[in-house]
Amino acid sequence: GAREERGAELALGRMEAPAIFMEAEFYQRNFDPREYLKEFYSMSTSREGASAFMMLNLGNLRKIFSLSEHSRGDILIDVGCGPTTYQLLSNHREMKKWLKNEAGAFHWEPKWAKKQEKLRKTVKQVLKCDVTKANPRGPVSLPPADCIVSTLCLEGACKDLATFRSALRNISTLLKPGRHLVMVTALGDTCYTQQNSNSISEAPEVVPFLSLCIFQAWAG
Ligand SMILES: C[S@@+](CC[C@H](N)C(=O)[O-])C[C@H]1O[C@@H](n2cnc3c(N)ncnc32)[C@H](O)[C@@H]1O
Repeated sequence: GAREERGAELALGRMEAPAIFMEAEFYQRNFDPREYLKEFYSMSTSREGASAFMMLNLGNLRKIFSLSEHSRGDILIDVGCGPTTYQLLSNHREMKKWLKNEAGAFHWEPKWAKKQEKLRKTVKQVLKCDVTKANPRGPVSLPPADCIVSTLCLEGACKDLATFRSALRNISTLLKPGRHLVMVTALGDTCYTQQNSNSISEAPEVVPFLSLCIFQAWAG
């Protein structure tokens, strides 16, 4: 996909994929929500790969949410929402800026204006969470979710398969029993990068595991 292409471009042109997985503190220091938005969500023609990747994700999310009654309900939790709003239409600061419609908030496509207004009214809370913790939401109590969506988060937050599996268990505690977790993930990436900052590693070990999960789901 687009991120894989960028990974290749990265390896060739700019930075090598990091040899070791960067831990959470590195992520927190180096993830720049504004740069991330510019790099991957500007929808500019110079970033065709990124736009195509987002359009593909949007199309798939729309299909999932329109097909499955199990993804309907009152409460949706977006885990690792970051600064993006496409999956709901968040990083806290960028999401909060956007929620308040503040000057300087990232400009999503004008044709989404109506949807954006609706979403501003729908989002109830933006909270810190850590998927590596048994209780990812910390001390805040939340009603159990009818659906969880998590896009491009776990592969960057988890250094290996064991952490990835436990993160899945951790976030599933936020979900009502029998309800669905909808994930968008980038199979095959080892890192992604933002302009003017270090590359952020992703866990390659996770790929065979996810491929197997997808295969099992496919095969029923
Ligand atoms: C690549 S961004 C994805 C943002 C957005 N969901 C998207 O689809 O573009 C990864 C997100 O995971 C979050 N993240 C990283 N480590 C995390 C952790 N341990 N627990 C929860 N979120 C984490 C980061 O803050 C960042 O917002």
